Amino acid sequence: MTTQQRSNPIYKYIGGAAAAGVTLLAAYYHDRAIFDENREGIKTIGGWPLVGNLPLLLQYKEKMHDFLFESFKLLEDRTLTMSALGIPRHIATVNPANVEHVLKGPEFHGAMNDLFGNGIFNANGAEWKYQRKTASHVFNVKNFRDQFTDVFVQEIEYMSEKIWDSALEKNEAVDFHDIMFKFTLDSFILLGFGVQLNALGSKGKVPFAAAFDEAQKNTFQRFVNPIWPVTERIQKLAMPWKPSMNEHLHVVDSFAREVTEKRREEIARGEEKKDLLSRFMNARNDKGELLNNTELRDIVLNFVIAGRDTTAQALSWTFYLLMNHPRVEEKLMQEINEHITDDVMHDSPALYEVIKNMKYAHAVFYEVLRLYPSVPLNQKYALNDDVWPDGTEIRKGDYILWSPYSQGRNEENWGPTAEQFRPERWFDANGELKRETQGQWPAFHVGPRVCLGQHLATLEALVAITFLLKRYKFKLIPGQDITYQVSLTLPMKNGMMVTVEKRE
Ligand code: HEM
Repeated sequence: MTTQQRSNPIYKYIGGAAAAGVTLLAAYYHDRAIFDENREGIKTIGGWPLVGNLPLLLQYKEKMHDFLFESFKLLEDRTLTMSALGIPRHIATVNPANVEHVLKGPEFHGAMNDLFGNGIFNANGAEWKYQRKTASHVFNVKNFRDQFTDVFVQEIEYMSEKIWDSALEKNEAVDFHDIMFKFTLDSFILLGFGVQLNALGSKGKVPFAAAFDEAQKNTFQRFVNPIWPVTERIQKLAMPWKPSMNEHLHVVDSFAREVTEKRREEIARGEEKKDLLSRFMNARNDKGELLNNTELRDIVLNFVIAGRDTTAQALSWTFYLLMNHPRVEEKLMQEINEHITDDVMHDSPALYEVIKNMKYAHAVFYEVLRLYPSVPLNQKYALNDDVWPDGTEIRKGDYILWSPYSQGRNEENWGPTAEQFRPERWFDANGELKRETQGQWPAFHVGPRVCLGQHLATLEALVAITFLLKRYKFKLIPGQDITYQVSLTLPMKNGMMVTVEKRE
């Protein structure tokens, strides 16, 4: 603006009116984002004029789960609301009755990404029902006992030899978190597609694993970034050498297609195969037709996506907590030594039966998922007005947020020891293992879309925990910053370096 313009009374008038307007708006929206309505009866953290909680959310974006947990504590309530400029109003709850109410209601999953295709995560209505039913036939006790346990044992033997025995011999520190990701990828690819990927045996990343990891990362970015088509185009221009999402998907799809074509030939020759892909080849879709290659790819890959990261993270947090709680580790060792003999370790169906009855090991795993749920935060969109069990009034269009991470640490839910790692809380007065209601412990979700793989994940985790603890003693290298990375799941941000000793 020139000096002449500045002294013009019209400009002065406009400037003054604008300033007065902003001041009035700031006075009206003194604690919340502009144009956001107040919500009577729901506690809120006071925000800044016009931008609401946006500065706080940005400040704590790397510690989002703890920020939420502390907010519930501060407000002394289990339901709260936040208002932040640019983000639709959210109502967050850690009240088990609310969580159960919300998640038992109708559920519609929006299309996440090309990586998921038309698999169960993106499916709704009849298509979802059919996929869920077909999968539940495959996830039966007989298959768990006679086949799945053996897949996990095979991979643990491979991991022991390639990683832990070698680290022992060379006295080398290892990133435990990274190894768990390789272990669960290898085991779910073997279980799902019936092929050995050997991520555990490779120094760098095998091409499928690299493409799969990048495609998953990209899926998360697309989930949190509404303008992803623009961002991805800019990235392509700025870094043309970096493979795009489509190129990653091509690697993943080619792998699935090649394995599927080969498997069809093997089955046609009369070979008997037990992986999920082969089992689904006999299944029919909702129109009564045999599944085509794309349908098979989507179904099997959805299981790999669902199970791989979640189980790897749960295993990593389990060992982190055990290394920091020698009392619990010792008690678990007693149970392992009582139940897991050399004979059992070489007889998978017997191992399955033994592990099923290891109560303390189950309690440890549930307790880990209470404090470090692999899906720490989740949200839904209210399709209609509603009233929650705690009286909170929900309006159509509200975003509902529930946080298994905050819920598990909340004292009103779990008593004064809520923040402590105490597997004993999972036993009743008669020493029997008690399973909490889904609302109280939503680690595996609640209601009709409850995790389809919860028993498989528990089996894989307990086989890995018992075998690894029986053979090795892990020690955390001191001075590391072990923390989570904010993501759709709960990975360790900086990994977890450990040393290993042979267990006497
Ligand atoms: C510790 C490990 C695991 C945890 C904590 C976990 C947790 C969850 C959660 C919270 C959901 C609901 C997600 C949502 O709808 O927003 C879910 C869904 C699902 N999970 Fe898991 N999961 C684990 C392992 C597995 C494994 C090993 C498999 C299978 C191989 C699996 C298969 C599925 C499937 C298919 C669904 C979608 C179910 C549906 O929409 O009907 N999960 N899981």
